Amino acid sequence: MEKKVIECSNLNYSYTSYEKKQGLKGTLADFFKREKIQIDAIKDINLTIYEGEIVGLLGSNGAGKTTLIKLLTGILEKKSGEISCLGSNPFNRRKEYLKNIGVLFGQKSQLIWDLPPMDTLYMLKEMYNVSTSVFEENIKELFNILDLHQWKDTPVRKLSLGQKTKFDLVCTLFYSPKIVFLDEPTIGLDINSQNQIHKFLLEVNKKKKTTIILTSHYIKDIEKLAERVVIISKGEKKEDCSIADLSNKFKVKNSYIIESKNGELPFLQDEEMIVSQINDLTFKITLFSGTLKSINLDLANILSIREDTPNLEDILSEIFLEV
Ligand SMILES: Nc1ncnc2c1ncn2[C@@H]1O[C@H](COP(=O)(O)OP(=O)(O)OP(=O)(O)O)[C@@H](O)[C@H]1O
Repeated sequence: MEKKVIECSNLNYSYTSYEKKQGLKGTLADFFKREKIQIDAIKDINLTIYEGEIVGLLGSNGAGKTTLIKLLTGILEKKSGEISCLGSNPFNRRKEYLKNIGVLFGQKSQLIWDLPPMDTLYMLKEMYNVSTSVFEENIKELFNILDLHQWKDTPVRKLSLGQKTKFDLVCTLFYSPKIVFLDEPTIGLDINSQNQIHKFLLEVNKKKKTTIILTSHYIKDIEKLAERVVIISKGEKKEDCSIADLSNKFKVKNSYIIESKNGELPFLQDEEMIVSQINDLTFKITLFSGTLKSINLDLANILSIREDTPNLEDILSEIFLEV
């Protein structure tokens, strides 16, 4: 049976903020009396995540993704509901729990700016109480996969964004945590670095059964890494399924992409369908009812027919527009 590593039920979190009145008069009024407002960032979220899963946490800006990660990592304390990560409430910040999770906020580095990355790693080694032999073995392996050996003694301020991110990933993973939370892990990186990080995370996940929870605005991160997506909107969970199920759910029914040999589709012309030409040889047809009957491809001068499945980016923009 699959092991649950994260379980939340009816999880809620709200921030308290203050209303800001407009103009000079407003600022002066705020100075004497400020109106409190409550921002419900996480609303009644139920979520179960199993060991070894890679879950993409998606949502538009301000949806509540970072807040959820902060709750799961014990940075924030829930207002109500239940939350259990590796069997305990993360906010209790038990040593055992902290040693078993890794957190990376893509926009905030934990590397010490003026020192080489190795110095940060030695400091973390002591904090996480990792033996020298395990440390050396893991660092060697991670540096190999991410191609970092030559930069390990360069002061962090002289490293490129991609090099820093890779070292930050090493800091997050060298002590082999069971769960890794990655908030925008590839932000600002070029395609090669992104690909290298995808490969690296997949390898770590496969080899060590590390559970990975990631947020990203790069659809490629999600497509390459996540098997499952959890979509959050205005603090609520809207979808929770595999990418394949999401594609099926949002698939335009009875829609096909047809590649013709000569750029014609005479036999298919029918008032019961909409035909649009994508390029010289490719057409998209959508039937009003029924399904496409079997066709002799050769006779019909057709190279291929496939069901039209929208890509993840289209699906997500549709979902985000809806909510
Ligand atoms: N410290 C804070 N005080 C008050 N409100 C906050 C605070 N942090 C976040 N919020 C609000 O909580 C809501 C959720 O924010 P959160 O940062 O979790 O969203 P997000 O999905 O991570 O967004 P993004 O994709 O832009 O990073 C937003 O409305 C945000 O304005």
